[in-house]
Amino acid sequence: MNKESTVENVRVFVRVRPFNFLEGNSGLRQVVSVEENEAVLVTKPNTAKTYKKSYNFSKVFDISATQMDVYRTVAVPIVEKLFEGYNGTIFAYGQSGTGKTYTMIGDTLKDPQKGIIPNIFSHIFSEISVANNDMSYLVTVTYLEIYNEEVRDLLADDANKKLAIRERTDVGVYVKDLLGFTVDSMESVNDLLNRGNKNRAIGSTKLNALSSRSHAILTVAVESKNKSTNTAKFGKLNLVDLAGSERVSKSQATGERLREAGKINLSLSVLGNVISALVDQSTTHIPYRNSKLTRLLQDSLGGNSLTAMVAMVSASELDYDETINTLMYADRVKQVKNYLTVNVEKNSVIKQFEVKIHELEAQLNTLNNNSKEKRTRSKTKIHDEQLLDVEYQKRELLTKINMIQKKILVGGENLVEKAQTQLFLLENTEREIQSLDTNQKQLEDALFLKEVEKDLTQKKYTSLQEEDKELNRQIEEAEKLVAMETKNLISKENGYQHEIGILLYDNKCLAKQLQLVRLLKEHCVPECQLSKVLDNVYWDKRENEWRLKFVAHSGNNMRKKRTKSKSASDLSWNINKDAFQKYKKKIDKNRSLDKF
Ligand SMILES: Nc1ncnc2c1ncn2[C@@H]1O[C@H](COP(=O)(O)OP(=O)(O)OP(=O)(O)O)[C@@H](O)[C@H]1O
Repeated sequence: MNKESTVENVRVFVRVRPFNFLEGNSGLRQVVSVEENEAVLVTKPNTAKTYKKSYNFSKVFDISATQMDVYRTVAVPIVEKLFEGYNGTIFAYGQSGTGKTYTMIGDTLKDPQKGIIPNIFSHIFSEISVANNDMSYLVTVTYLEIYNEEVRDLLADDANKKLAIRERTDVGVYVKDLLGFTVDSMESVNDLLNRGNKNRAIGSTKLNALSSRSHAILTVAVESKNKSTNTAKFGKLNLVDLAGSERVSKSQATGERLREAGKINLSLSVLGNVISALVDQSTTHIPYRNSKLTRLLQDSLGGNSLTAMVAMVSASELDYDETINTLMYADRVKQVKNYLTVNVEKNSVIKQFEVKIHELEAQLNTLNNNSKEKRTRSKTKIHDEQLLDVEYQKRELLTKINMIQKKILVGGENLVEKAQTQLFLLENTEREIQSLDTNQKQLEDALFLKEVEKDLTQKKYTSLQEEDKELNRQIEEAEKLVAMETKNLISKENGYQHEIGILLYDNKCLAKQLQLVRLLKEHCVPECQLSKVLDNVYWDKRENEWRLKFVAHSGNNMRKKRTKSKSASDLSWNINKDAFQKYKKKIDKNRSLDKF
């Protein structure tokens, strides 16, 4: 594989042939249906249980597909690549009588019935007619058949002559002595096609009254040269109408037909082996050499070629087994990979032709000069004869120059009948419109996606806004809650402070009472005097001490000493009677004042 190669799988298409007159009138059931243009569904006939098998392909053409539908999908992309310098192959495969020749050739004279091959030439000439006149082209055709494993030139005078296959490192595999014809018009193409088709081996069998008994390969080569850059490209397109596989029991072939059928089936099975080997990753040997067909199609399968296969099937229940075989075969071909590279033409034939034209023109100039000289001097008979000879040589040279020049097609030249060009230009416009439609569809899809995205963003935005609103609401609520809690807390704190105040007050009272108890204890107030003392004791707020009523301040020996802390000898006392009674009870109960 070349570094710059593009890997492309073989594109596989399926075409379902409509019922022919006999099939249509014999009450046969159709067992083949097409799903979504991409899958073939085959229903097994005569079984209690419905058994359906589905196969997927690049595209499936149902019975209503026209020749142009097939051409547009299968061939157009390949022909376009041909002009870019790529090789291509289109081959039709299938059971005998399923429409291979109809699809590849069709009726070369009736427009709607024209098959891929005549349409390809119209397409090529149309492309040239709209090309820049800086471009020159050379379109060459070869047409051969492989009949009973022998290669024959369908365009040669002796079409029965066996030709040999050769291989050269610079050109690859080729057929020795195969004639190549340049074409410059649909007329010249039709002449060649008719000549070749007439020479093709055809025989009648039960499956097809005009059954092709050979594989036919028509090769069209397009060389294009750019005058400004002086570079040339070369693309080669193989158009292969394979002989049909056949069950001898069905074709009822005998004698010559039987021998042909054997060879046809053998070469098709070699083709199958090549395909299997190409698909099987573990196989390194590809048996191309096992048949002439695979040898000649070496580049088309696993090589440098953009390849398409059209697998033909019959819709009839009678052909169920063959249809399944064809679809399985086609399914395997899908996996074959090709490696495409642009062919840059080193031995450009156009360039060689141009050199030849220059040489001939130089010879012509010399002859012209000579004849002028001779004319001025010539007065004799010999001279006249010489002049005639020169004129004859000049005419020969001119014919040669014209012949070569005619082969080279110049961009912008009208090579197809106007109607044909218009048809193809129309096709192109249709394709362009289709591609515009596709672009518009893509733009519309993209726009729709953007709208959806915008919508989503808006929704998201709205939901964000809502989320924001909700959060604000929650914050507000939380703030309210916090404010309420703070209020509660403050009121609780106030409550606590009130309680603390009460406690402090209680504590103060208790301290006072404790002081009184200590005083009573220190001064050993007897129990009988206790109520008397208690009746006359009071708390001096100013001095912050207990005092006895009616005791003079001066010399009052009960007055406490002024110390920082209250000492046990403080004798100024006042007392809350109830509180004291309460504590007295406790004193009594504990019998010890020390506990306080
Ligand atoms: N899509 C189609 N629409 C109308 N007629 C068709 C179609 N396909 C095939 N036919 C007709 O069916 C008949 C058999 O077709 P054809 O000769 O192309 O088959 P084949 O596959 O080439 O057979 P063989 O392998 O024996 O050469 C022909 O009369 C052809 O015109």
